[in-house]
Amino acid sequence: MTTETEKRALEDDTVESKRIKYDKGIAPIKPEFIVESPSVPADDRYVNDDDAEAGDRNGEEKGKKKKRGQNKKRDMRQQHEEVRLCSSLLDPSNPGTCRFGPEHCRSTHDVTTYLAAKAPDIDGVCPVFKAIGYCPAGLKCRWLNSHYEDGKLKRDQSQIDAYASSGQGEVNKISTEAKLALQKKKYLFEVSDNVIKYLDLQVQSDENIAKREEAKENNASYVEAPFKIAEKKKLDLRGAKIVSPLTTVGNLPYRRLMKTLGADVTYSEMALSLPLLQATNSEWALPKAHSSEYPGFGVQIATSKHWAAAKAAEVIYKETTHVSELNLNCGCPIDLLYRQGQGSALMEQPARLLRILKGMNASSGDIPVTVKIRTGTKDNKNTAKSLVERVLAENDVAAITLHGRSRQQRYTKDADWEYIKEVGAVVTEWNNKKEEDKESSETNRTNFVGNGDVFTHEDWYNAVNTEGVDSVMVARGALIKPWIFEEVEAQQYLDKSATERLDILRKFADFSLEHWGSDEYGVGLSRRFMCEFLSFTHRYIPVGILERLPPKINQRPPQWRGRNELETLLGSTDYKDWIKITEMFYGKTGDNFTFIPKHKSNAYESG
Ligand SMILES: Cc1cc2nc3c(=O)[nH]c(=O)nc-3n(C[C@H](O)[C@H](O)[C@H](O)COP(=O)(O)O)c2cc1C
Repeated sequence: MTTETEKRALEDDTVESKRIKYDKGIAPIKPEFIVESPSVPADDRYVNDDDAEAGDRNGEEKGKKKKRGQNKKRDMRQQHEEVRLCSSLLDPSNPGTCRFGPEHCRSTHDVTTYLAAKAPDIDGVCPVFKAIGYCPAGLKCRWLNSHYEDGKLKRDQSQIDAYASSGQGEVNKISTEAKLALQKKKYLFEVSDNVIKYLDLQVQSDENIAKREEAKENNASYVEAPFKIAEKKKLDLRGAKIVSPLTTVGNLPYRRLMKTLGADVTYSEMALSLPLLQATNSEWALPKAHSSEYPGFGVQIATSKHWAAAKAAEVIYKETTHVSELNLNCGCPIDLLYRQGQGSALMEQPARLLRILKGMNASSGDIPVTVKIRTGTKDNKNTAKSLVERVLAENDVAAITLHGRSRQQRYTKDADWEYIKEVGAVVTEWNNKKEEDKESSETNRTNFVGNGDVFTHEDWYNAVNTEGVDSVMVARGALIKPWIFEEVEAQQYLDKSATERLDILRKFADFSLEHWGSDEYGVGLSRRFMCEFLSFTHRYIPVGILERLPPKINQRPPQWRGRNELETLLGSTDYKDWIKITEMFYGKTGDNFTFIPKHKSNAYESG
């Protein structure tokens, strides 16, 4: 028989084990919001951030088994309409010239046939027409009837004027001439060719010297560089609210949204140096920004070669107009890039990394160069500190960002802010030394930015107030809770209602259509990228239904219901619900839409 005392001890044990379970990462949902019999198995509810970070660039990982439910081959290109209209006829009352000629053109020149086959209009007013006063998608617009009357496309001149005078728009588009010159290998690399020659000479002399230490001592004997490093634009990140570079999800409409929600600094998705130099359209889409992002917009590149880095830096400097910093990715963990010596692999090859930074610095004109690193590549073997010492001594970088995790650890453990602080002390010491050496400390002080696990205003202030840290980059926190910087500003939790959260998504929808277009293809892309965004936003647990605060980014909830239907829907882990949410903005999903979620075994099939 169990005695009363033993029984109580047993109960206490159960309570204790529940408490420990909470500590181990279960979000403390108020009991009345917990769904008693979960309809979705836990494994299918949780998103794996490693998969998400890889975006669509993750190749097959050698020797690694596919994780349960992980979709590796995601071809996310959206389908075009079955009957396509020639783009010369987008505005039939003002036709353009078809470069193939109507007989050879693969798209139809018959407007009546096109309109008869076209999917029915989406309800409401075209968001692009509303924003800019006309719709570049013309007859292809899915909201056509809102700006088409008596066979004519409408123009709202006062809105067109207002938009023009606002100075808004997209920037950093490479010119057709530059693109062609790159593709034909005729582009003139006036600066970087010299820089590369100089760096190559240095490599040769490095190779002739057996020991690296000797090479360092001999540094002074190197010939003067045959070029001058331009004076750089100033970069001051102190206290700035920074959104991390984010492959796939950190697209232009998302970043534009984040600017409206208080972000000061945003970064492009990681662009690879080689496709930039081959001038592929998809890679050159990445440095594009919305005018509201500048100043404060950084372009991030990944590379493994100093020559490619130098050339990419020169093209970015010459062909873009709105870039505040050029950031080198030395943190990307994904296998494909790592095996090619890019991303975090550079942390294992400091000499190569330094050469790349030198090449970028000398070729990027007045754009300052910055670098994003991890603690190291292996667990329990931090190398960032010694690397930072070398980077500071041998290069002029305007900022160093440290993500407090190793490549090996991925997202499994918390970011190591103690180590971030240690590295911050190295940068502070360097800046102090410079201040003593020079009259003005402001000219080229190196900013130090911490990164990892910031999810609340409290995390943000703790991070920013860490000694040696100038500011902090927020990645998943700004995806799961896009209003995080409003909370930082208010210094309190904001219990956003489901309707307010839907308004944020509506803004994203409007921006996405302005960016990708309001035709079938643009709507498909916009819907797809909203699904990617929802794969993060659904993880937000409203503070009002949490038993205790603070919420933690790595905590996982039991299945919960919201305070109303919309809140439950917004928290759904089922990607079919994400698609349902997109229908509120982009109309009913058609047969042409493809979405393959990263973590579920089935692709979306319409119908
Ligand atoms: C979906 C996703 C995409 C990412 N893409 C990039 C990238 O392109 N470049 C980069 O330097 N880091 C990238 N990261 C890493 C983040 O910038 C950041 O370093 C990391 O998530 C840690 O910050 P957090 O704890 O605030 O999420 C990505 C992370 C995620 C989750």
